[in-house]
Amino acid sequence: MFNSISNQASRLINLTKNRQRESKTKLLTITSGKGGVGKSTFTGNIAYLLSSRGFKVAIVDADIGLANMQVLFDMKPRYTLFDYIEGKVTIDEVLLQTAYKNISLVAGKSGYQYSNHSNSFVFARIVEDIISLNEFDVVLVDTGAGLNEYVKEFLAISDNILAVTTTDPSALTDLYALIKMLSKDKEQLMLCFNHTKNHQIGNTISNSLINLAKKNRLNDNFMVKYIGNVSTSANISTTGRLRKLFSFEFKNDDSTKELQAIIDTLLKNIK
Ligand SMILES: Nc1ncnc2c1ncn2[C@@H]1O[C@H](COP(=O)(O)OP(=O)(O)OP(=O)(O)O)[C@@H](O)[C@H]1O
Repeated sequence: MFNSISNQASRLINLTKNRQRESKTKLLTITSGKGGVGKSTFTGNIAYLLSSRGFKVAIVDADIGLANMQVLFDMKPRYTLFDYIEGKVTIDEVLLQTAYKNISLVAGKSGYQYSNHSNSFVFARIVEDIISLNEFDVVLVDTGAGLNEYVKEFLAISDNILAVTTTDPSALTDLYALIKMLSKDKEQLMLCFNHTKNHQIGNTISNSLINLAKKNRLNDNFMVKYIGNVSTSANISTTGRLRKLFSFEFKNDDSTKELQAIIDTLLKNIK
């Protein structure tokens, strides 16, 4: 899977795994094959719901397509992930306190030219550095959509990967490409559906993907674990537009309850 990443990045993968064993901080990487499926909305709201359960959370916005997290948290970041990677600021300076208690954000930057810098820097190093602080309970990494080398870097260092998808055929095709890649050297992928009417639909589609993986003889030891769905909700799109978190504004909304159920399962599965 990661043949193409540098030796430097491979060393980082091992180092990050050791750090995770030593630190209280759990790493969860949230990804999607296709763009626009709700990955950033999930990341921001999972962060809030975890913080409301008493966890201290850091979010790393590793999306260089559209760095949405600062919009969702209504922030104008002074520094971004890339200022840290380029050595301009310290880890404390790049971890920005959000308006929500116990949530810090490392902001991303839209349109960063990864390929111009990919030989000089290992971007995922920031995750290892946050884990080493031993200050947060959870680090959530929001990767960009797709499977480019930059996204692969952040997937490579994580044993806890959550994919967000819709039931749209193109989203499912991209998801299967992700499953195929991860099955080579990961143990599991957690999967949740956005914009689906009920839990059963997600379950049925997950089972079809698992059967397809079996038919295509993907690694038997790799598990796809369906952990829940969120329905389409006007409250989600409205709060997103207003730069607010739906789970904070609408604590008793069905979609908040659906996301709470996802977090219950997530916490049981996270390593
Ligand atoms: N369940 C939902 N119901 C209604 N609107 C939603 C839902 N989930 C997400 N949205 C809206 O869909 C839009 C896209 O969501 P979001 O930005 O989270 O997607 P993304 O996968 O992170 O996109 P990108 O690939 O651009 O980073 C946003 O306007 C968001 O408010």
